Amino acid sequence: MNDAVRESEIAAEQAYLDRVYTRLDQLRITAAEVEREGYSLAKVGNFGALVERDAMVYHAAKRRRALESEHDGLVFGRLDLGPDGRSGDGADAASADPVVPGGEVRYIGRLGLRDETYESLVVDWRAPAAAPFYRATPTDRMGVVRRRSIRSSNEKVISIEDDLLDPEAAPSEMAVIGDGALLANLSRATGTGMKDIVATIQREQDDAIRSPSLGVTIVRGGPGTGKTAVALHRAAYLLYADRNRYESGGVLVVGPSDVFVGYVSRVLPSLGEDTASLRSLGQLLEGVQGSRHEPPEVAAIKGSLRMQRVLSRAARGPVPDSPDRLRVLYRGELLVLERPALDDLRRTVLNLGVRRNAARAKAAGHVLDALWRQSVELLPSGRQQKREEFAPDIAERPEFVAFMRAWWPVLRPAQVLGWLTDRHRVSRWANGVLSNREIAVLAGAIHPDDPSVEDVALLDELQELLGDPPVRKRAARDPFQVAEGVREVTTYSDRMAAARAQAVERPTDYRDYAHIIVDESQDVSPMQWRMIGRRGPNATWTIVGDPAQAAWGDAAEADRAMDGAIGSRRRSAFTLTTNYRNSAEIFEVAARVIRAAQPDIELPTAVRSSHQKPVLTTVDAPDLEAATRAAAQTLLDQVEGTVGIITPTARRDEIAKWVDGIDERVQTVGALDSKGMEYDAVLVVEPAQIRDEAKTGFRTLYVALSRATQRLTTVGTAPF
Ligand SMILES: Nc1ncnc2c1ncn2[C@@H]1O[C@H](COP(=O)(O)OP(=O)(O)OP(=O)(O)O)[C@@H](O)[C@H]1O
Repeated sequence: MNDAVRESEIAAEQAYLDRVYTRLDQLRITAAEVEREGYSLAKVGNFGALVERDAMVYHAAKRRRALESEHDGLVFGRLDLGPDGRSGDGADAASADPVVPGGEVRYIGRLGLRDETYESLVVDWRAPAAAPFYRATPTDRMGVVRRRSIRSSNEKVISIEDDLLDPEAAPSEMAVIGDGALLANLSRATGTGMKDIVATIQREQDDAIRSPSLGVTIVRGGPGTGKTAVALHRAAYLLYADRNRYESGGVLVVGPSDVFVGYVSRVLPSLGEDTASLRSLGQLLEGVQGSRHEPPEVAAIKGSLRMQRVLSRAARGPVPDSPDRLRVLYRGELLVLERPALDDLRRTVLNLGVRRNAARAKAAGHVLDALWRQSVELLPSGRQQKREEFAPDIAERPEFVAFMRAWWPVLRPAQVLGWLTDRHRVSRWANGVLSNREIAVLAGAIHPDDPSVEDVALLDELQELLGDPPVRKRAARDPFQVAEGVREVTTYSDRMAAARAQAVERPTDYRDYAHIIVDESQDVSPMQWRMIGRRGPNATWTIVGDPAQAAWGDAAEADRAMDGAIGSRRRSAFTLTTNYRNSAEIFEVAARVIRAAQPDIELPTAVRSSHQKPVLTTVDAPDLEAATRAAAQTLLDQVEGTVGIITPTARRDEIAKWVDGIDERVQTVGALDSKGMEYDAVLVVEPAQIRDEAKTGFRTLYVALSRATQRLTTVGTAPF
């Protein structure tokens, strides 16, 4: 392909892009005008006009934000369709001359745009008319003759890459440029965050992204097969395909760690979606932040379904050190409730099915009942009172109020978790559930002021068991009050922000998402499945993972818990088979580790060769620190992008100090936190230790070794 042809094709696409950007500017101006017009409607003052104004301002502002955020790389694809691929009504055909006689040209982009005469300029990538861009293959062409990927930056076309799907239908003047878009895209360096793959989604990925939203979509695939990318693009697709349902109900994306959430957090905004909630497993419970991981033995206990029994007993038990008797002097008689009677009352109240914190008034009522019955037995009939008179009299006494506060206080989840620091209590609650060793380990691993990721699921379970205390109803919120406080709303942008916040506002502990996407699902422990399940009693689901990367030891127990969370909804399963991340040389090293444990495992195919062999080194223990620093420096010199240093989980902080300040392109993570991450170069420190850290350590090592796109080095004091 000569350069002149390439240049002239680029120039033609540039001319089209110029039209698109001119139109985009016009639309942005119009959207801003509509917002302003909406504001002026407020002056009319009647209620209907105000509602109309809100809707107008909200939609116009949303459209304007989309138009602004989708600016770069707005158009990334073009389809040249033959006569058999034309849409019947031509609604999606661009007003560009077809190269294929009788055919149609269609441009694909991050959002849909039409020109003044309502002709299509760009088709939204999620629209059915864009599907052939992702799904057409030489054997199933879907009417596509040539598929073109257009790469641009700052409104300038940089390169184009073509796939010719139907050579016979291509007229002789049709130019075909490049080696295909995918490989060109994969060879580029990684930035600090994940890129969206919207321009090069592959067919098997597209099947999962566009699968119907009903029920549960399960996506499996080995390292680097694009599971995370698929999960995020699916969130964007669902919001497009059924915006009413998913924007109002909400889409929750759950990832394994804070590092991971930081890594992928730009993808959805880059796709024009900022309404999905992205949370790590340590961030799911409002007001709690769990960042550190427990050592494997503790994680195995805290994640097990058996904790449900232990916590339920704790949450129903007597408050430690609470009074074990109530004494009230009434009309000269001493009324006394001893421990056994109080325990009976507590059980009776909890058996009513009301949660503990919501049952305080009921509990007080039962205690008063019991006291009153005693008074009736003890006092001569002339001095007895009716229940209605007796109760208020006693209920207001300071000793009764003080007793209730101590005997039935409002309990916070962290407080009840804190009770588990006492081994004797844990022995009682875990009797017949945990072994003696497990009891000792658990009691030694409770630090309520510094919750771990694993603790968050326990706190959430306790929150569910204890419930919220009854609250007084808050006055309805004034929609024109700005979120942070009582500020008079005067400016146009204040009004816009208020209207927008109202339209998508959800309580911070929202628990009824319309769709939940779980990434790295193989690592979700049973207790974490329960926590996630509570956020979507009516949700549809997308569950993405790779069993071969699982750190959770008891797969059957985790499956049971997952079944409990998603219920009996219909499931459809997809498998991804190509590893787009690793070079073939790097994946070979990772594959060797997993095959040693699971010889029959089916692994994805790595499509790219970097011709760079991984460097695997063994050093003496005293030299490890210097060798780590030297290897990190070499990798920094070799790649332009990020360098990940992956350590045994327990040694992360120690090893991070060795390379402190070396370069801001370096990120040091414990092996468990490397899940889902990707770096241009990876240095795995002490691989044998990562493998031996836990029963499932070989899987964690497999994860660590499959994080690099270009270079992999290992340094350790033992071979692996
Ligand atoms: N169709 C595609 N076009 C371009 N890049 C792709 C495509 N699919 C995946 N990739 C890239 O491959 C890399 C791996 O993708 P991703 O992280 O989603 O894989 P994964 O299956 O979640 O991996 P793991 O299980 O190892 O965490 C990412 O850099 C992603 O951008």
